[in-house]
Amino acid sequence: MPGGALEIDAISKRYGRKVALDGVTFDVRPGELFGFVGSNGAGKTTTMRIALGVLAADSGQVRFAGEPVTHETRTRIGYMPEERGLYPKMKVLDQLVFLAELHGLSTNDAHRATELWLARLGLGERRKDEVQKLSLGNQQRVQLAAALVHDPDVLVLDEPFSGLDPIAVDVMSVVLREKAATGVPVVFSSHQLDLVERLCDRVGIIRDGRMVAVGTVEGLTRGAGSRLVVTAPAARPGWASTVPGARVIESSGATTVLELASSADDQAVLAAALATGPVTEFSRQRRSLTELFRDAVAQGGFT
Ligand SMILES: Nc1ncnc2c1ncn2[C@@H]1O[C@H](COP(=O)(O)OP(=O)(O)OP(=O)(O)O)[C@@H](O)[C@H]1O
Repeated sequence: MPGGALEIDAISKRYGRKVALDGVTFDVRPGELFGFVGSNGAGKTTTMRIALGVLAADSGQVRFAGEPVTHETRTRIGYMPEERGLYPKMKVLDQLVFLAELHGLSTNDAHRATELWLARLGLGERRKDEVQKLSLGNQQRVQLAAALVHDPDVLVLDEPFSGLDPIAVDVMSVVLREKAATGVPVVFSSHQLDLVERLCDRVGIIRDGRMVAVGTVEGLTRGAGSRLVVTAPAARPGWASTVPGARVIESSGATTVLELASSADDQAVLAAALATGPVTEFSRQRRSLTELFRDAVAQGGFT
């Protein structure tokens, strides 16, 4: 079944009276790295557990390649749970072989795949160690290997980057990118927004159990007003106040950052700046995912 999209379609879930998810909808396309972000308790883990089928939704459907995810097809999903479900006393190698066999690989294939991932993730020397004796970062690498060892068609990872050192972050990033490049949809949750922005093709922002934004960071930014950075060394404070629709949001030395209403004309800003003397910088500033996230969480989304 490789090559399909993972579709989360109008999923709702309550825990008692608490509405954890309210009609969550998004898709992760083949070959795409999708970042799933939201505040603590927003509903990321609940969504991912439902996507995997370890938790039942009250309503809505999860599909892969157009088909509802069933008990059988669920073995084709590689999952990295937030609670890190390894057996602490089991040796790394035995653990991975066991998990691969559990997902239907023959003993030979399970050993082959395990050796491959141990080498790939720099865990070769640790193969005979008990999982509990590894550092947290290395345990996390084993978790990643566990999610990948059966060569899944979909990858769902709950905060795979948390607690990793920068080298391990790089290894994880490369592996996820490579996996996506083979046509697999990859979705992961994270609170490291700079990393999500750098790595992901698209992002989804969830707030209080509802999706408030889904798209590329660039696409989401476009709808959120634009900013200009202008450096005019001879300008006096207040030079931009006459331009309709422009608002100064930051001023430092000769540099001013302006927010433009959608009706505002950037050329009018340039003309006003040039009227003060030379202009040494005039550029659009892209808003970061962190800023988008703050807006989405504070206002319940942007349109
Ligand atoms: N087993 C449960 N019983 C009752 N409420 C739960 C249960 N699991 C989650 N919740 C509640 O559902 C909501 C969503 O939780 P979830 O763990 O999905 O959030 P999250 O986005 O993964 O958070 P975090 O970033 O902190 O991991 C929260 O309000 C949480 O308290």
